[in-house]
Amino acid sequence: MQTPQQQNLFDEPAVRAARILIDGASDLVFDYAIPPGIEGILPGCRVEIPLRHHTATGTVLEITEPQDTWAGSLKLIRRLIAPEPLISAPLMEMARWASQYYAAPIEQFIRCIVPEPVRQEKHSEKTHKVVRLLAKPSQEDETRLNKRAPRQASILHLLAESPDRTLTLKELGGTAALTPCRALEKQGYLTITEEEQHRDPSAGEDYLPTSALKLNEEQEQALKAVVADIEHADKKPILLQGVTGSGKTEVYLQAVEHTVRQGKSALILVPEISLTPQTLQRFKSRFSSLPGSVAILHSSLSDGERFDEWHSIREGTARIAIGPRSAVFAPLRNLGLIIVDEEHDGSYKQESAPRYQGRDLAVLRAKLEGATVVLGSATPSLETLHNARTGKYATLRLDRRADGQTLPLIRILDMRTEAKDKKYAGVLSERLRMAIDKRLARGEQTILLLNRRGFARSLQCPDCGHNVTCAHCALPLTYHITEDRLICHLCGYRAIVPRECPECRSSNILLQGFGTQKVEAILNRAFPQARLQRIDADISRRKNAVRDILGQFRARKLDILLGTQMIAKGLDFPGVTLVGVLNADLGLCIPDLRASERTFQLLTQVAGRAGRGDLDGEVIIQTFTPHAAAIQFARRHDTDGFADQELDLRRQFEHPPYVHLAVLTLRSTKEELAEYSMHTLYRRLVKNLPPDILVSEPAPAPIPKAYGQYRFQSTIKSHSARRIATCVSQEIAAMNAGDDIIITLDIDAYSFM
Ligand SMILES: Nc1ncnc2c1ncn2[C@@H]1O[C@H](COP(=O)(O)OP(=O)(O)OP(=O)(O)O)[C@@H](O)[C@H]1O
Ligand SMILES: [Zn+2]
Repeated sequence: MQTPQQQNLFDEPAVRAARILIDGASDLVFDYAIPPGIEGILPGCRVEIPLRHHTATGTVLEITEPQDTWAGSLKLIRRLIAPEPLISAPLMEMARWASQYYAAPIEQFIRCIVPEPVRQEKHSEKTHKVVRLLAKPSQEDETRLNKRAPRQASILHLLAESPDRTLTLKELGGTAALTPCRALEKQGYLTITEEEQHRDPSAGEDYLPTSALKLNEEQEQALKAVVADIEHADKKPILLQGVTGSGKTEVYLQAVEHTVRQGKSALILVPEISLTPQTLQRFKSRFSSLPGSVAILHSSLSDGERFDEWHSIREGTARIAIGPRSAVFAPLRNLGLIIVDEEHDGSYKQESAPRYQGRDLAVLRAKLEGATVVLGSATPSLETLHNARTGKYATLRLDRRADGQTLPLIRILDMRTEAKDKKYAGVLSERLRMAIDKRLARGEQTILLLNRRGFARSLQCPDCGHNVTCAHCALPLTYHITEDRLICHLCGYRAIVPRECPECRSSNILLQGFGTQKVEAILNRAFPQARLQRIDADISRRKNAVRDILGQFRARKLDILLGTQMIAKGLDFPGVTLVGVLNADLGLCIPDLRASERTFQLLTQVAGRAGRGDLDGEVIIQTFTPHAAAIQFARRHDTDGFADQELDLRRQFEHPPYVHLAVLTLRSTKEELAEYSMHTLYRRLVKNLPPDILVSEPAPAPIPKAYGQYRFQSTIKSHSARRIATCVSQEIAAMNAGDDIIITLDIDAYSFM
């Protein structure tokens, strides 16, 4: 039996249908008919639909042409939740594109665009309950409450301790606290009121407004070019290549100002926000005086804050959005400008599902929105440099520091020639020790970098600096204890572990590595009078720790800042006149085709922290491989020279940016199953993939077991990323692996671990 409505649909084939993505963990997509009563359904709209025996919610992916076969079988959409689509047409298009390019279900990208808290109606409540203490209990009452009603006593205590003696009900423990609060209200201790919510994540922070600086000649030219691109229909992505301290930020700020004054909106992407509090502060200070407020998209926002920020961006109350890679999905409308600050930074790559490169999506989004995009860096990625050199991107340059300072002098210190019997041997050279002493005596500041990114599993000779590398890929081989072999993680090449250095015959060849904690202890011994702080992954786990330490350093309450690559980013401290790199080689010894590029970027960036004030800066780089290209080009601040040489190598070895490279990883808690399945999949791929897609022989991942799962990998190369995505996903799907196997395909991979 057909319902009258379905009958109606049957009679009028012109009625349309919609393909709908159902909310929920799985990626269900179904077609539903649009009933005559519901008008104006567009892609991106949120709807209510019947699903089995209950009502579900979902997002319209597309409106489909009606077909005869549908008529009787389609269920009807129940309700349009809001008349306007939650997802704009360009964002919808971006989701579609990304889903194909990165071989990930479209729902994963839809979730990035409309995050969970935004889809939950409950966060739209604009009021909340506020509890205010009126009178403190007498000593007597307190004793009584403590005994009879300990919950009430503790609520009074919390209120008495809090600023303004006021807390929200949520802060007091949510609805569970309501009954004891009501009881206390009756006794006259407190009041409960319903108040408008202000969920401003920067509440309580103070920003001194700044005004635009007078640009120097180079900055002026760059700004002019960016503004011209904003105003012309014919656009091209722009690389803003400016040396450290050249004042790129000032160009961004004035370009954003121009955009906003034209009534458009602007998106600013920055590397991990918690590590770049200073950059954030500079944007906020300037924009506090602009029309159209700023939304900051931290990962640490509460659900309520996220809801509010999202809606204020979408409604246009906030016309400037700043955030990390995920902000590329921010629902800005009438977008005029996207800035990707430190575009080379690794944090733009999302390493969990959906895997994507935020910088690349920013370029795509700009194209779809007709917006200008500026990728800025002192050390652009080779991908971006390649695009600039082939004319796909326009290049603007700032070759001098903003107010005439010189770039710091960089000295390379060959650790092979350092005396081995010295007290701090292998960690602190005599020269660096003396340089630090000098800064301490003069009251100047020092930054020390320990690039511990590297693995202690590669082989390096301490006498000659030789790294054992793959014959086919020129990448360091990684030691695998289980097989007692050195393995190349790109091509699967295996080698026996040499007992002596193949280069100088030294038998000292060993696994390298020392960590920040050990170095901190050594430094404390070497400079007992120095005020020293360390920043690394362990420290940054504590809330606000990085911000606080950087604040102290800025206020010159610290003499030495020791840290991993976390401290190399965007810091502008005029008191720093010395930068020391403890072991420049650690980043070179990892099985990663970008090891050299990353080391060059890191050294150049951290060196650029020195001499930004009135005093000149000095940089000392300790290394066992003083002739490595990354180190030599960094010494001369020579980004172009490095790029020439490295791009040449990449071309020879057919590495990115000359090909697209994907990493295929198979994981399982059962080692044999993982290995066997990986080989089965590999054979399938070899047999079925078209000849332009190359697959490497599987090998255990450099981290062969993690979170209880064994991991096996192959790398896949092709000139078309889309072809990898399509063809390989087909084979993965056809393999029909069981639930105890997880297969991931990382297109344009950055991590080979
Ligand atoms: N036109 C200008 N006149 C004077 N000072 C300027 C000017 N432009 C920028 N500055 C100052 O120069 C310093 C360096 O600028 P900024 O931090 O923007 O450089 P950057 O190119 O972003 O550097 P990095 O890549 O190292 O982060 C800042 O203290 C900034 O205030
Ligand atoms: Zn190899």
